[in-house]
Amino acid sequence: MANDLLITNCSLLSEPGGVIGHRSFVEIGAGRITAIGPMSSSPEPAKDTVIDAAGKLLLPGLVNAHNHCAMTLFRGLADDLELATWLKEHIFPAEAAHVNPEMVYWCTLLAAAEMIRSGTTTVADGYFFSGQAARALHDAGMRAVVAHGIVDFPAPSVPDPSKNVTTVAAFLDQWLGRSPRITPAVFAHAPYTCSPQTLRRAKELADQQGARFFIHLAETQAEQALIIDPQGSTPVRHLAELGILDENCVCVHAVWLDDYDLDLLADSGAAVVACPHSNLKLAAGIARIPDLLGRGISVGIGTDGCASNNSLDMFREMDLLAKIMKLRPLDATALPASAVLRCGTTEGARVIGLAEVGTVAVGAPADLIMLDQRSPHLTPFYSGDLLVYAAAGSDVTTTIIDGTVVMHDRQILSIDLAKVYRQVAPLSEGVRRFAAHRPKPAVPVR
Ligand SMILES: CSC[C@H]1O[C@@H](n2cnc3c(O)ncnc32)[C@H](O)[C@@H]1O
Ligand SMILES: [Zn+2]
Repeated sequence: MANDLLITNCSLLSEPGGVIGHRSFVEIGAGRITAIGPMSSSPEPAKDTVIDAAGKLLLPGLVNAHNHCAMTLFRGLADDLELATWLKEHIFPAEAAHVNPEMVYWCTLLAAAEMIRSGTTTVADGYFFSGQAARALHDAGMRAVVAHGIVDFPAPSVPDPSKNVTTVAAFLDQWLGRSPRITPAVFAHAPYTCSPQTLRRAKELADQQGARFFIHLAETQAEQALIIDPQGSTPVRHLAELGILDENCVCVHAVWLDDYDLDLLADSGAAVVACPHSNLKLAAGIARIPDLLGRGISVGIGTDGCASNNSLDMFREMDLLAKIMKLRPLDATALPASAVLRCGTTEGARVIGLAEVGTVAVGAPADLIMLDQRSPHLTPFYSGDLLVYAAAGSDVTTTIIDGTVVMHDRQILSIDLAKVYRQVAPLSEGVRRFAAHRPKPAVPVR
């Protein structure tokens, strides 16, 4: 049988923390990995489908388990602010003025370009006008879980909040089964922007349709006070009491958890996405990732939107997560690099409901990246730990998704980037004018 693509002479890291196989081949057919082995047993290739990967390390594409892709338009718009000010005084007003279908399409494509260039092959997006986000990620050749946002106030795509859940139901109907790479899902923004009734309805919809349910949860200490609950419940207890916390529920952030919350999460089978850069930049806090993993809770890693990060480079995210977890316990073993690499690949994929993704194995989807090992900062290369502590998105030379080469020699093949820049330029001019004419919120002088 002719192979669609043959990668030869690569160094191969198939498992995080595993050994690196030198001079290996990977054969791909119909979007999946069909064979892996040493070069001595490499099949005869069809001539035009060979990538000679000598000097390259091949590993699974990274999984960004939480992003708001279209927020590329708002990168750098509101820095050095804590979450509530950032969101209410800057981001929500900017979104009300500038989020529209065209903006979501082009700014999501811009995010896709940044992700492909930094080795992310799968993303979980959560935003508005999600049909446009799904179209952009599909056009970019990415694999994605695209979750439509729900809030109980007029949102850019749903001016009448009483239609928030039905709008998402229509989005699910449109996208379920439409593209093999795009999986639609539901994103209830947070317990402080969605009433208990909305949360229940959104979760019911997700469960009925077999779609993943995402929610920002326990992000800041202040969130607890925002949830109207006479019992003084925590955000996690709030979801548990509503019957929402289960194996279909993905809690994004989950920073402020007490031990009982950890037990509830573990018993429920719910999953967590850690967003360390966003949590530090918005002064939200430091999540308890080793405690979550210790209780068997699945943890993925997300950049969050790049207005709160401000990068979509998952290598940077993994590096920070591994290091920041060592800080509070003053324990260098608190979260080893190999565990972080798992969270950025296989575990992240499992968290967002794509269990087959994130591994280099025969039969798995062919979502692969290659890094140039002939770089001073990656020499010598003793173990995969270097991917967490030394590698950067800019080391990625080739990105393959679903068996298709979407970037080679750092040239993106699936996106007309010049066109994206042309389309985004007037949108960003609008944001620049908007920011210039808004009264500046007072910044405390120290
Ligand atoms: C329905 S999700 C889209 C919605 O979420 C906002 N958002 C982005 N990052 C965060 C965050 O860290 N916490 C809470 N809300 C966030 C985004 O601006 C959209 O309005
Ligand atoms: Zn978010």
